[in-house]
Amino acid sequence: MTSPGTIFALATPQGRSGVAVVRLSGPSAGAVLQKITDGRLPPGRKVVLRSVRDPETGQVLDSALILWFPAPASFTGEDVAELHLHGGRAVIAAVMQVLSRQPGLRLAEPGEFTRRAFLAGKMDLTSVEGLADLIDAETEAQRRQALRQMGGALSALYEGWRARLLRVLAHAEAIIDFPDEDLPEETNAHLRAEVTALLEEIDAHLADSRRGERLREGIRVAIIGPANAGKSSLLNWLAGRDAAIVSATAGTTRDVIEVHLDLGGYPVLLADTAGLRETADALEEEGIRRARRWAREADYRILLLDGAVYDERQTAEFTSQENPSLVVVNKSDLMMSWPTSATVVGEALSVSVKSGQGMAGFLARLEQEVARLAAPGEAPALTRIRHRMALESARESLMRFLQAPSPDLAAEDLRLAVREIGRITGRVDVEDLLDVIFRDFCLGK
Ligand SMILES: Nc1nc2c(c(=O)[nH]1)N(C=O)[C@@H](CNc1ccc(C(=O)N[C@@H](CCC(=O)O)C(=O)O)cc1)CN2
Ligand SMILES: Nc1nc2c(ncn2[C@@H]2O[C@H](COP(=O)(O)OP(=O)(O)OP(=O)(O)O)[C@@H](O)[C@H]2O)c(=O)[nH]1
Ligand SMILES: [Mg+2]
Repeated sequence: MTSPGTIFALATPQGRSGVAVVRLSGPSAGAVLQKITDGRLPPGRKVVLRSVRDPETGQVLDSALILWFPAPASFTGEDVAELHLHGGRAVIAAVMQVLSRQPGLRLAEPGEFTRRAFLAGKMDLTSVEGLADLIDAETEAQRRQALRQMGGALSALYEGWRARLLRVLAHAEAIIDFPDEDLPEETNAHLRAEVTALLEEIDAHLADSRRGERLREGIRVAIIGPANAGKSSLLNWLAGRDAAIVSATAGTTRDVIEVHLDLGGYPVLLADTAGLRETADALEEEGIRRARRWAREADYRILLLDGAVYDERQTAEFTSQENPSLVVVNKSDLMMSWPTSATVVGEALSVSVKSGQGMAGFLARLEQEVARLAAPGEAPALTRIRHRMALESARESLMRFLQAPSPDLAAEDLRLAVREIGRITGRVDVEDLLDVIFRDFCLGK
């Protein structure tokens, strides 16, 4: 997919801005830079102010800050030039026009600068993914996790495991190659003990309830409950805007309505759903099916009940069937008294979306629960299904190693495990993976 040559792209967003940055990377970057400025190559890694010209007409296009990074000390490892232009549309268009006319220069593919950094050995694949996540990070917790991964925290963990397995493999091969030599009696037992210890670490890493993935993707929270309970009102309150239609008519919401929230630094995908009730209306029934499906896959379910028509039997039914994470009884402003006997009510929160009663406590509780679901632990978290699948496959190979009927097969199982872990960081053949990983990058990155 990538071809060599010199690439260029606007690294800052399209459209008007104070400053716009255009980056060039590749063997012709220096020559082109000289050609569109005054012929001198600036000193490496020092900012200089220069006129940028159209070399054909000599016309000055902008007065810009120029940065020159000679290879290999650059982001991509190649010669890199940066033009920090005034961010007007016409300035950007004129400079991009001139660059696209230069022989040997072409517009970069999305992610191609980073891809070159990977191919030059500047970053491994987990750092590349961390960089992509950093650019996509919308909340504090996401930013921290991404920066940590970009800095090599996951890479260090996986490379550490791989190095330990390589040592085990070297010993296992020695046992095969020199069966008659006087190898220490307990070597085999040592290897098995090391693999067992590694398996425990991998298992602990995998058994993180998807915290890292949740933090990356957003924690899915569903609001479910009977019709007219105030579910849409609650979503609007949390979103701070009128995202969903509210009305006194039961059965108003049909489609699932999703909003993105930042709750205490954690990203939440909150869904308002159709009220659950018996209905003869086919459309409403489809809405209820969608509500149940979304809720089933959610990380957290808020069951919102209608305090104005509070019914213990119905409450017990909802609680047993919908698997709620939290029960909230709304419209406390209309309730004469808090229902007493039902057990579920003892643990439920009483609120009024309308009057605001109990809402601060509810929000604090929700923030706490969301943080519990996605807060990072001491160790770096697995953030992608790609890592999980490779580790599960490595884990299977290691389990087979422990049961292997012959030293040859045991060594082969180790080789497979080493390879799987190597694929996570990109240490071994990952050609097939690269297009997938770089596909979602933005242009100019
Ligand atoms: N103007 C500008 N700002 C930017 C970037 C950029 O490319 N240009 N970055 C782009 O993402 C990020 C910074 N990342 C960078 C990472 C490495 C190198 C670099 O020159 N690395 C050399 C030298 C290392 C050193 O001096 O310590 C190297 O790795 O050899 C540059 C930027 C964020 N800000
Ligand atoms: N008194 C009172 N009325 C409320 C409260 N919260 C919501 N309502 C009203 O209850 C009615 C239903 O609110 P919605 O938010 O549309 O309820 P819903 O659960 O989304 O209803 P469906 O989409 O039909 O299932 C509206 O008239 C709201 O104004 C509250 O705390 N107190
Ligand atoms: Mg509704």
